[in-house]
Amino acid sequence: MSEKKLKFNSKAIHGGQEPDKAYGAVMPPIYQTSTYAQSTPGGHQGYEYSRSANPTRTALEKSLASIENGNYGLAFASGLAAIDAVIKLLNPGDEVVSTNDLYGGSYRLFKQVFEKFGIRFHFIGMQNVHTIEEYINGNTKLIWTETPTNPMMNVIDIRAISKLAKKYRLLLAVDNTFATPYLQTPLDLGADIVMHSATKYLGGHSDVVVGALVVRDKDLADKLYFLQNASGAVCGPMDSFLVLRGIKTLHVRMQRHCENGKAVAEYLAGNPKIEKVYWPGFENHPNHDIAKSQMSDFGGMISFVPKGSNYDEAIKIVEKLKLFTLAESLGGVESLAGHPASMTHASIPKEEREKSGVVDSLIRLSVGIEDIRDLIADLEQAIG
Ligand SMILES: C=C(NCc1c(COP(=O)(O)O)cnc(C)c1O)C(=O)O
Repeated sequence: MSEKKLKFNSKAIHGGQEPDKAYGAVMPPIYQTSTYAQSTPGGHQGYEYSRSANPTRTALEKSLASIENGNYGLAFASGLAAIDAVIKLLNPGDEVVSTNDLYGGSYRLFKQVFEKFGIRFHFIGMQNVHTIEEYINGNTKLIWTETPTNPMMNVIDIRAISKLAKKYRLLLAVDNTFATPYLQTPLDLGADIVMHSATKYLGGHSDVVVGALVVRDKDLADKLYFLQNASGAVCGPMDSFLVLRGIKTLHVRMQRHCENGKAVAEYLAGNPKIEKVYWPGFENHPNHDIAKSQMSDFGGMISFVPKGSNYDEAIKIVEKLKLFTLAESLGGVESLAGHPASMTHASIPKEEREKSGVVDSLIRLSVGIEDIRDLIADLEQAIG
């Protein structure tokens, strides 16, 4: 059967993979080498220097392309390094329309690094796709979005945005970190570029920092491969191996993340001490119908606001959690809790982050795959 015909659960294990040519190793060896012998200048076996290409990273890049239904995968030293490569496709004077609810580090990269080089960013709510068109002009080259967004869990209509991008001949890049291709495949919905912090669900065990891009178009891939080599922000063979191994169980882990996420979201929604819960699986989520149309389930990321809470009260709650670990990051097997205002989104000025709802009392959960009874009990003792 052609690999492209495999279902996701099989692609996660077999996608882009073949036994090692040397000894038939089922898992690709970790080619912990920086360089490769040449019989004569340029006389090599496909690899000459590991920044340019490494066999273990190639295996990961093929797996990434397979699970996102793309043709070309690229792996980087971190998610932000992957985003950096996308923005380096642009030139001074170009403009980007970006979701105003996004990872704090992405906002910082855009505002504090790339604005210096003459790239202009417009941060807007994208829940209603029609507002985007007002910000598109002759200099716009890229629409950047996440869905669900970090941390407000906004859902953005990839198909609708893709139609808009094509109308104005813009690139559409979707950060698919929160959903993963287990839940949604943006290239199938019209996106040009899919990006991941593979640090999260793809690696899945909080033991690696890696970024990923997947595209279908060869010219776009060639530009990104050029930038990957020329800027050099690549991941090493050991990190490539760890993410490749993580992807093999992505489907079973995501199934449990979704089950536990639903149960935690419903527990929080039923707790009288909670004012608001943000989770795309609720029928009263503003874009629940769009979520249902582009996601096969609703994931393990949840944000909530305790009733009558504030900055200090929210910190007290996350400090009291025992099974949920208070830490940056998300998407690992262990449940994590965070306080975006002081942690992941601290780099966004308060007045800016509050425009998208990231208030001082917001708490974000990455619901892991522990026993749900223990997770609920931990939340109960911390929230009361
Ligand atoms: C570390 C966290 N986020 C990283 C992240 C990134 C950056 O990925 P890094 O691998 O951390 O560089 C990009 N996009 C999204 C949606 C992300 O959540 C966090 O939200 O705790």
